Amino acid sequence: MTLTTAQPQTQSVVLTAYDLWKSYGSNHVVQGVNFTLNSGEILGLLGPNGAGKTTTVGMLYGAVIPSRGFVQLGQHQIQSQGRLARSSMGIVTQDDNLDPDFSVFDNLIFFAHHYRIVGKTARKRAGELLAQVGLQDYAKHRVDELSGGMKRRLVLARALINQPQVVFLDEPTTGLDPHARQDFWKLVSQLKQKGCGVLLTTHYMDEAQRLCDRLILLQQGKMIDQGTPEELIERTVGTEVVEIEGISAEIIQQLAHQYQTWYRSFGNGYLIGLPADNPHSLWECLDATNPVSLTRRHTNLDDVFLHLTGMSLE
Ligand SMILES: Nc1ncnc2c1ncn2[C@@H]1O[C@H](COP(=O)(O)OP(=O)(O)OP(=O)(O)O)[C@@H](O)[C@H]1O
Repeated sequence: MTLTTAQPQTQSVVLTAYDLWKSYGSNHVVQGVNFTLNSGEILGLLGPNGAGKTTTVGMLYGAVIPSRGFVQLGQHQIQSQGRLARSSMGIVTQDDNLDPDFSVFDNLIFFAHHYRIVGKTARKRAGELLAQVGLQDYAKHRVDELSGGMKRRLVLARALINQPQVVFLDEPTTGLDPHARQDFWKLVSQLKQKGCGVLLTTHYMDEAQRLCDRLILLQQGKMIDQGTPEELIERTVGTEVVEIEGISAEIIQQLAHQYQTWYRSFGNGYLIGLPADNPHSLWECLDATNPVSLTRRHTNLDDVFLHLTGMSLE
């Protein structure tokens, strides 16, 4: 499976979001989102359920009208030049919305017509895309004969029919098994290699950590932090943490204060950061409290979210 889209180029800004807000009545579900997306970059919008990811992406591709702010895609503003802007984007939404009355191949042909890609050109491109996502043997099958993972790959192929510069992937692997998710991740990585700008929303931290060059963390519609996955982890939670159960609130608070580190409620116990300069000493103190369970491990993006918001991502 290998994908073809826009040709590789030196990195340049392909999408800019300027101060995006969305309110439903007095409910401000997106509040001042600003960022740029470069060609050949995978940018992740990460946040718990209801953080405003889908609403933000909807504003980026023109399905949701911002209450304030605007989006620039290449030379075009999405709100005033939507048709032109949409000709250089591809969209994978959360639901498959494939047409069950058409074959796999005809789903692509039908969609190509939206972009006035017809006849031999449409058939050639549809054939190539099916091969690229590994569905060439299913061209004549009905859509409802495909597995969940195959449908997702078909939706991705469909999103690429117009050779977009920017691809929006809104929680694209939700509900897929681990194998199907990995297949999908390979295709997303290939988009990046081909120079496409990819905007991905997810609440899977492994997906974000594995795929994204840069992340924006959203909570209640606000950007609470951004950076590469490594930067965010290093800056926020350090390298190692301990999961501990069976320790009193007073003792964990006292130890965190003594070692000048952070802690949060976690499951039935607590998560506490190990100081980089003296991890062993705190570990020994925790062990000496005779906890019910004690686990030392490397930090991850979920710890970042827990530290920043008190909430777990998954
Ligand atoms: N059309 C609408 N009318 C009113 N409220 C809405 C509308 N669309 C979204 N919301 C609200 O906006 C908030 C953000 O929703 P959104 O779907 O963008 O979050 P999300 O981060 O994508 O969540 P999930 O991970 O569950 O998909 C939610 O509280 C939701 O109820």
